Amino acid sequence: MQVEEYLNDIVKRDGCVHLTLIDPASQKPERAAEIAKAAVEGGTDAIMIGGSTGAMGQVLDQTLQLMKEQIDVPTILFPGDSAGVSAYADAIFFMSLLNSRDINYIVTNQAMGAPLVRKFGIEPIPMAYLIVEPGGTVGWVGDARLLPRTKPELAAAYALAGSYFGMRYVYLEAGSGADEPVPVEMVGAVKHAIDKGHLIVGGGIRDRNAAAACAKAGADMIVTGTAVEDAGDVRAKIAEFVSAIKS
Ligand SMILES: CC(C)=CCC/C(C)=C/CC/C(C)=C/CC/C(C)=C/COP(=O)(O)OP(=O)(O)O
Ligand SMILES: O=P(O)(O)OC[C@@H](O)CO
Ligand SMILES: [Mg+2]
Repeated sequence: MQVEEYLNDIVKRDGCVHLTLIDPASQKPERAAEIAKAAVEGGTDAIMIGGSTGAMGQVLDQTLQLMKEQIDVPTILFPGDSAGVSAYADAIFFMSLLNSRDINYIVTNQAMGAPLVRKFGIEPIPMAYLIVEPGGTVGWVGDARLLPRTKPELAAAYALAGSYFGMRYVYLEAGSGADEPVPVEMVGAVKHAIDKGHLIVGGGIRDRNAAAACAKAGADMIVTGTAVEDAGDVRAKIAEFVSAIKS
């Protein structure tokens, strides 16, 4: 429970955690390690590694190995399937895409990946993954029955079901590069529903205002990927998010 406790302690201390998502398919491992280092200097709390497209395997392992030389914050896998499991990460968001139509994303990929998680000694963090409109690439790949943006009560019902299954984290995802993040009404409704559970919000968070609005509405953790990938000055961009969400 080391990484989970680390994150939960930051929520208690600062009100909100910042997570930087790095897709190993988007750049060379050397560049990914540089981005991670700058992100940590900017104040990010942990690095998430994963993507919904592109081969993992060797590139994923190499990316993590180089990162570990540069940073001292936890690395957390954010896998698209069992190929997204690497021995070089500290933890894994062990997630089920609860609003998928495809059993592979609900439980089969997880069954194929579970023995590797045990073998490598990676810390699993049980998580309900919920995809909201517009959903982006991951919504399509995961064959999600996208949660309508105007129906916070549906998102809350799925989150509650996840918490009754024992999932301690819920991730509300609008899709990488979404025009708008998850609506604040939905963030609030889900946080209210899950009580002691922790809520992660990501997708389409580009600036301090969007990040602050999610945190204020009840997000315990904010994920940014695209905005960091696109930033000229990664350290400054992360510092912008961090100062917006931490009390
Ligand atoms: C726990 C294990 C072993 C597997 C979980 C398998 C599940 C539930 C996957 C969910 C759906 C999925 C394809 C997730 C991929 C990880 C992710 C969300 C990456 C970010 O996706 P985007 O950034 O939208 O897509 P790109 O990578 O194309 O940018
Ligand atoms: O790339 P962005 O839009 O920051 O989205 C991050 C994450 O929620 C995608 O899984
Ligand atoms: Mg991406």
